[in-house]
Amino acid sequence: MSSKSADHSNEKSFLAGETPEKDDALTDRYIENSWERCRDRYKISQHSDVKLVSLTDTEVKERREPLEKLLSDSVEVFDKIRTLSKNSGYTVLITNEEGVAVKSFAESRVGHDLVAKGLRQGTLWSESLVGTNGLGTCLTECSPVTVYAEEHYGSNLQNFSCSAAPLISPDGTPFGAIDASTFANGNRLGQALALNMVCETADEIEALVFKDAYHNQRVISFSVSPVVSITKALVAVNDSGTIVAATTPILLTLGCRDRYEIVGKKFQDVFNLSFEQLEAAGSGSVEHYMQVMGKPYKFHANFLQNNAYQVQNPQSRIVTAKPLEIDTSIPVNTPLVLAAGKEPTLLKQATRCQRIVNKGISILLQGETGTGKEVWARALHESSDRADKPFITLNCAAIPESLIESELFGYGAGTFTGGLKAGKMGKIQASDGGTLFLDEIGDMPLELQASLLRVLAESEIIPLGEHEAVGVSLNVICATHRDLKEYVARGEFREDLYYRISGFQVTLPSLRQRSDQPVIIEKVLHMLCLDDGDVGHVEIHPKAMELLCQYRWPGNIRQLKNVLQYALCMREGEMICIEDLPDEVFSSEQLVRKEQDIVAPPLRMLSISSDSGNLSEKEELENILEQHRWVVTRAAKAMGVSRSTLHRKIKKYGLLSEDQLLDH
Ligand SMILES: Nc1ncnc2c1ncn2[C@@H]1O[C@H](COP(=O)(O)OP(=O)(O)OP(=O)(O)O)[C@@H](O)[C@H]1O
Repeated sequence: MSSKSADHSNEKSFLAGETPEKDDALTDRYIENSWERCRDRYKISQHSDVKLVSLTDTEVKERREPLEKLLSDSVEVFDKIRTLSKNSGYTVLITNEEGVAVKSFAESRVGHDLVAKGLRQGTLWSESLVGTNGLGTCLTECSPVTVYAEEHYGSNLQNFSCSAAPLISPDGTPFGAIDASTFANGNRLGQALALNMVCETADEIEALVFKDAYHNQRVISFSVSPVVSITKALVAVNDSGTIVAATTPILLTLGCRDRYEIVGKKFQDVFNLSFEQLEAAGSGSVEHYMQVMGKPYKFHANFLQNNAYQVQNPQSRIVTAKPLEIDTSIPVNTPLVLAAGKEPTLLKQATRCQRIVNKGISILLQGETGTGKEVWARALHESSDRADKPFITLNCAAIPESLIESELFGYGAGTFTGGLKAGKMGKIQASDGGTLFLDEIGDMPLELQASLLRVLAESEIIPLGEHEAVGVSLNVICATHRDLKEYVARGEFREDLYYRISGFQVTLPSLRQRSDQPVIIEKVLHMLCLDDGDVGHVEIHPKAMELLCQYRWPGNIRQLKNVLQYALCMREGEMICIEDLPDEVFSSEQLVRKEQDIVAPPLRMLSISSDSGNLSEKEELENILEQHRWVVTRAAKAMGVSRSTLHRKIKKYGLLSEDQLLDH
């Protein structure tokens, strides 16, 4: 079985050629996560049919173009899966990173029936559009998945049984996916084989792309047998001995959950093996032991290529396989990585965005209000070749509909009574060469949508009241907190414009969904302190942090900023305590009920103890004071309240007279 279908518990078996068992729990988790996204994020209605969108031949061609070289170089790899699909009634689809099927093999009778049902070239399988499905969910999770029958979210997809694996580029991001689908027949066994088959193919393609990308560097291949010298378990090493990239099979074999556990480290340190040893083995391999997850593990290593570093060929031979120098030093503080924080989904998106930002692909940002769409748009602009040109924003929801047109297109002299005498340059023209950020694009009036579409197609505008067209070099990033697809379905947003502006979609997670909440909270606090000229270090008490992390944040990072600004004003020392927070964060309706925390503690009691059990506040207070030998400062710190609050509580319960306390 391929490495890609292996869970970490059986990953070592890859090199050993064993067949790891399928991890049902892992698959179930992917399906569960995906259903949750369909319900909460994409707002797809359950138990209803989803609309399959077919792109035109020209649109498919555009998407296939970057993969063309790879597709022709991989003919032999695809031939195997093609023959299999021919004989077994599967349709094989290959998509780009958006989930657009750019190639398909459907040569059996069943295959033809599947084509008729939409499993064909040109169909868009993005999870956000059609809900849980093999290709879309695999691309979202960046992991192989099988989606069987009723595990599909849309009712009309529940006849199918699909297995897909991501096609991984040397920087670890998927540039596409491969899928084998057929009609579900009540027996999942066949689908396990299909999963194995697509994973094998994906691994082979990954190795091919990898070797091409690092053709002018050292590539070391690992295997369990001295006779198998060419495998899919590869690492590339630069001339200073640093690992610059590794394929999925070797990462899984070593039990790495993150490629940067080895990428960026010295080859010798990771493998305890030197180039001299490898060179001495000539065309043979070096037998070697290393500890993998605490156990000695024997493998054979050999140079697949031993090319000293040369100047990189800027024309990567397989387009998608651009070797990324940033591999050696991630996390790099690029604007996008900074905007992503430590949120894994966003870090992934940062890498993807970085790859497409100069490719003329339009980017649509989605997310609730205050999630950082504008911050992300600016980061995109700053990461692009247009960084030194203007970044112009227009919020379509913030200005009256009647003014949007003149704001966008500008107007000539004397066009409007009350307008500027000399006329006014519109935002499109002002962004010439730079980036135009259209916020709340869902609020753009329908008639204007047609004009915008024209501008995007023709790259020229005619200011209102003028006759001459003005050429513009346009780069538009759009954002919305609305469900544009629903708008399209209701006829309130043009479908053609939707596809034009959403070549690549980034969904900014809400603050409550982010797994890096404490990092974002600290970061925003730090930025606010800097804005205030306060370079000292203000800390957040763990209990206050706990409460902030439990809050639902309907206004997301914008609201967080306001809350922290308030807390900074209220604090007494260098610590933000629970009582410095505004009342809104104590609202029980806004508490995120985490699974492990179904019964929320009485909020205000958090200021005393989060595990107060059945103790009364008075008893709890006494315990803490006792633990801290009645030193108010220390007890207050432990409780996350200020000294004065603690004094008030002591007084309230008549615990001790003030002079019995040690107030330091
Ligand atoms: N990653 C981040 N790090 C620090 N601050 C951030 C980050 N993302 C957003 N913010 C801050 O949160 C606030 C809201 O961000 P932004 O305006 O980008 O959100 P938005 O999604 O565009 O909101 P809206 O949909 O309401 O226009 C801003 O003050 C911004 O500085």
